Amino acid sequence: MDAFVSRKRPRLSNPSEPKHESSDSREDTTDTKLAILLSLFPTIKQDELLDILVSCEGSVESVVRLLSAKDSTADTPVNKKRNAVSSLGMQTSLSSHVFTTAEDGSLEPLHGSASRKKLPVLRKGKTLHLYSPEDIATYTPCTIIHNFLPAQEANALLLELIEESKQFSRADFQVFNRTVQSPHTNAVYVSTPEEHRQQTSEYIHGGTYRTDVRQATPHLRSVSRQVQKTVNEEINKRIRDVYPDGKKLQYQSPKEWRPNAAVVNCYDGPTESVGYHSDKLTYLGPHPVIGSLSLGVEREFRVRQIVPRDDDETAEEDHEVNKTSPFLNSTHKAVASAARADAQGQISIHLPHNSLLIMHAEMQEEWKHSIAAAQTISPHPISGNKRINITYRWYRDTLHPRYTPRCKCGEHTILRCSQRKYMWMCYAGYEPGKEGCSFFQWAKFDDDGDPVWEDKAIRDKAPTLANFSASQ
Ligand SMILES: O=C(O)CCC(=O)C(=O)O
Ligand SMILES: [Fe+2]
Repeated sequence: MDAFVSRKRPRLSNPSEPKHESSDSREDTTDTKLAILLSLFPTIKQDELLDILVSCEGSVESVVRLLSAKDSTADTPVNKKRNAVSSLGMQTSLSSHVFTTAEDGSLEPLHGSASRKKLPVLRKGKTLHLYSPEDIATYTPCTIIHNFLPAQEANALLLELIEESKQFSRADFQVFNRTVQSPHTNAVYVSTPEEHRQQTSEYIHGGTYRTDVRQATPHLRSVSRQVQKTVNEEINKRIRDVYPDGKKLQYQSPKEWRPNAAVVNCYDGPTESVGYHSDKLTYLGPHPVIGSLSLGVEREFRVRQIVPRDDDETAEEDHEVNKTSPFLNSTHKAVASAARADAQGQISIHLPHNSLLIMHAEMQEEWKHSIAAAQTISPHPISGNKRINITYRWYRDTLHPRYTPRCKCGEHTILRCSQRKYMWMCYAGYEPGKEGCSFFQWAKFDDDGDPVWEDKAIRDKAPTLANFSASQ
């Protein structure tokens, strides 16, 4: 590649990035990026492309967008190629630019939106791409921190989890009365034998006990401590800077956020994904905060707001294709949900290697999120086509399954949220091949989101869960 790039290439890393990453892999990455750009823009000089690449902080996609946005109307072969490539999910880095993807897949800059504090109106069929941490914090209930771990530590964790992911499995779920497998694999990690026992014989997920529970690796636990510290700092900033009167939300826990489980997802290749959903509230409680670390291949995390008129929206992990309710059948719900995503538009947050995304307290009840299938991906030097994601979660002691109500089938109920009201419902509609019962009970919480149980026998039971990162 040195014949290809004649002058010394500048480093493209973010200034805040730790510097102990291998310089060879950096150089190769720059060469590859230049090669891609030269093939796309053969009329632009190599040195000019390099300068633009540097000014875009190493993001090929940002360069493609910039150059395509400048002159994307002429129907030349080069522009056709540029426009085709501009809609692909390539590696990106920070940019203050905000772009939307139109229905035909082309990208348009959205002028002026970054300076306004109001969410720009998302038009039908459009995807609004946000790149800068400031834009993401302003327009979504998320905070992103790039280059979260020292580079060596992120790489070591990625290597370890790629090895672990060979044991991961796919969850089964139901679509139109057929059982299908989740479009990615995962496993749950806990830190003590007691937590392992509880996760495999007490907590219910998708109507059954988990079999894929694993012992947290030393790297996972050490990273958990760092995630815990940062997430708590970011929660406090969000409360101070964003929430009304600088106060935590009603039902949000005032306690320190202490993750005690980690779901590790593996997306092998561009087509692996997860559909629009909100994370299960049953054991996390109302307004949970989730810390989500991305490693390996960059993918798009898409979010959309749940509009108030959606009277069937819930905060359960109801993948769009897997939605069931006592009132609508799954076909109706999947069609309605897909139509809503299209009608409202969506926001895309790019999650590069070693980025920590914090889903704040308002996220699960008010928004849905997904990992979109990509048309193409940029392979990562360590993981190839794979992306690893770790979501650190805090299972609340007070919502241990020993307390939560049982339905008429005698099974554990799930906590759902609709129209800002919480309820306990039969879980069975989520389990392949099972009919649910009509069990329904309003869920009551105190201001801090701990359940208020009417039954004194339940109130008297003592919580026992340990802390994920504290227990070694
Ligand atoms: O892979 C991700 O970034 C998101 C995963 C997710 O939404 C989940 O595990 O619930
Ligand atoms: Fe999720």
